[in-house]
Amino acid sequence: MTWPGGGGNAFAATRAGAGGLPFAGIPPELQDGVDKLLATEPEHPEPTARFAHARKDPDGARLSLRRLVRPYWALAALAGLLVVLETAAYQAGPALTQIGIDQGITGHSMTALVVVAVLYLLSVLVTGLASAARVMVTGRIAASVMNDLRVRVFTQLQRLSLDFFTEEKAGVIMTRMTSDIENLQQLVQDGLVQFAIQGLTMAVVTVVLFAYDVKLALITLLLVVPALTAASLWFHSASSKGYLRVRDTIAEVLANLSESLQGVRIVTAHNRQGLNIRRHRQVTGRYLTANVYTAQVNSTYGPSTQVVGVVGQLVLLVLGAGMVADGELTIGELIAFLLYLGAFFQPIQQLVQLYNTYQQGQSSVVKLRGLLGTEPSVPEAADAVDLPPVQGEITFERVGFGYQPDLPVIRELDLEIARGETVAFVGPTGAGKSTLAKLVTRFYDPTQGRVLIDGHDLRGVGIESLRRQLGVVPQEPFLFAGTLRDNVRFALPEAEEEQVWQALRAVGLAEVVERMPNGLDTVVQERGQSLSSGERQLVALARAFLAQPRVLVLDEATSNLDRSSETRIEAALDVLLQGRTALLIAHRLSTAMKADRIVVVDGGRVVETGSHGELVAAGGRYAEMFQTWTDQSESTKM
Ligand SMILES: Nc1ncnc2c1ncn2[C@@H]1O[C@H](COP(=O)(O)OP(=O)(O)OP(=O)(O)O)[C@@H](O)[C@H]1O
Repeated sequence: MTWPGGGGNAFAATRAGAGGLPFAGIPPELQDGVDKLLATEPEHPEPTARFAHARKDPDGARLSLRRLVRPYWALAALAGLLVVLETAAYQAGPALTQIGIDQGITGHSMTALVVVAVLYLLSVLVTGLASAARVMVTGRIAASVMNDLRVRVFTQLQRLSLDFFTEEKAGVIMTRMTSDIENLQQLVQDGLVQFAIQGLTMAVVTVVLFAYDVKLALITLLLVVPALTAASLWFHSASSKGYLRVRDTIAEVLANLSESLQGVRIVTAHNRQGLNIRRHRQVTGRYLTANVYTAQVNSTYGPSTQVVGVVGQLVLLVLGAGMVADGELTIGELIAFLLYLGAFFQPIQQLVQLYNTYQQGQSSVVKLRGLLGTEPSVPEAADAVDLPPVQGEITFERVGFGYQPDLPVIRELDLEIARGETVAFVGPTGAGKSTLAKLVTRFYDPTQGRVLIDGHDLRGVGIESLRRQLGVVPQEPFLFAGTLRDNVRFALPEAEEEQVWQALRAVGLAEVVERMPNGLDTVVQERGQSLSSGERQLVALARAFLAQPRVLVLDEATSNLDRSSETRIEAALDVLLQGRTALLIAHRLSTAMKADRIVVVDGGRVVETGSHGELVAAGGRYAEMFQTWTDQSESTKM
């Protein structure tokens, strides 16, 4: 196997680091073994999945097991045939026993005994083979169905708008992808087939019982069916309640776990470990209670049906013995009857286990239906047109917006930003500055009024065509686990090596990268933890530079950097903002001062607008902020 040479993948990078530090690479003596193992790995061709905002999930809120299995109907039909074969072959046992006893033993026929023995062997063989084939077929169906479902859930998550991810806890979303899908896999692979087998067994056994003796069969059914029905109805209602609780509490456990992991640094810094453990114990405690309840329900239902079964068999034995004495029934028939009655009860015993699988699977279907049926709150219009190459004129037209309907964050805001202009938004915290930026990138749609770029209402343009021409540098740049190269060309994966260097040079990061032993192949750890905060910001700026957007939305980082990093970032910004329209959410007045125009936002409204000089001269809000800032700067200098 050949390794891609510097092709920008993380694995190549770790290989490249084999001779150096800190990654020691694969020890040479193990390399041969690793190569051999990799050579036997199946090749997975590059998937051809396409993404479109407007393409809904094919089933959405109508998701059901039937719809999931439908594409594999031929395999499912084969599994059905195998189930019939398996059940029929297995249920031949008691009938063969009866023939063996009546004709072989009572009738003193060696031939009959041998024939029955051979047939018995054959039935066992057929049962075994059919069962093996059935497990293989259902395993394949389940694996394929789950793979389809995983891709669909992931695709839906890519479609959904930001509000979904703000409202839904990450841990709960993870539950949909992990335990909910796994529950369904269990149900498709084993649960449904077992239901079919057990149901078929009960039907076959009932018919056979009647064929043997109508009177005895009627007595049996009258004796056991009412008791069983009552117990099963209770089980159904108690169990459904229990499983819903189990599903809700496991989601809570995972959500709590994921939040604690994500916030581990803050937890450590604020000594919250003890409190965190107590919180976690509360949620795991609720999960425990839910599980104990379902265990109690199961432990009541299982043994009580067993008792009904044994009582039924006892009564039959007494009645049957009388019938054998009267010559109404042969001894072989009575034994077969008793064996079949055992077979009738076996599925009911299994039902407890099956019902667990079924309940878990069904509640997972309900949860997944909710997820797949959710419509993005920022939809792609049916008649959306691609935004033509952007000139960069942005208009807010009587815009109103609130994250919650009754809590407006932006109120009747009018603003014109000219092409190529750099506008800095300043104002107190919570004024709505970032929200304005989110409306331009269409992370949210305004609840009133319109946001336009070059005269196009953003609601009517193709989301992809809009975002392709927009650059966003968030307050906290997010870097992905992978190489520096991949992180820089995140918005333009096909970018050439030279373009990456050009972007790094533009933001003044090229020298730093050149000094790194692995250069562009340096592996950045998850969320860029292995880089300094200033370097992360520069990588984010390089990313935006590489994509060459026409409009740039930049949320200035609030984190305090040392003077030299700040100077580097300011210089990088100068290069980045040249020739493009820029919305700058400025947390430092030194940044705002350099903008063509400053917009002071407060309470979701524009309260002042003008250049730095104009606003200082006007003596309003900005002048006040500027005065405070200069006073502070003076005092820190002293
Ligand atoms: N996802 C959200 N859900 C609900 N409310 C939100 C959400 N995001 C922001 N808000 C609220 O909207 C208001 C405006 O927030 P925004 O982030 O726009 O302020 P900002 O002016 O950018 O503040 P800062 O200078 O602190 O970044 C705040 O009161 C905030 O609490």
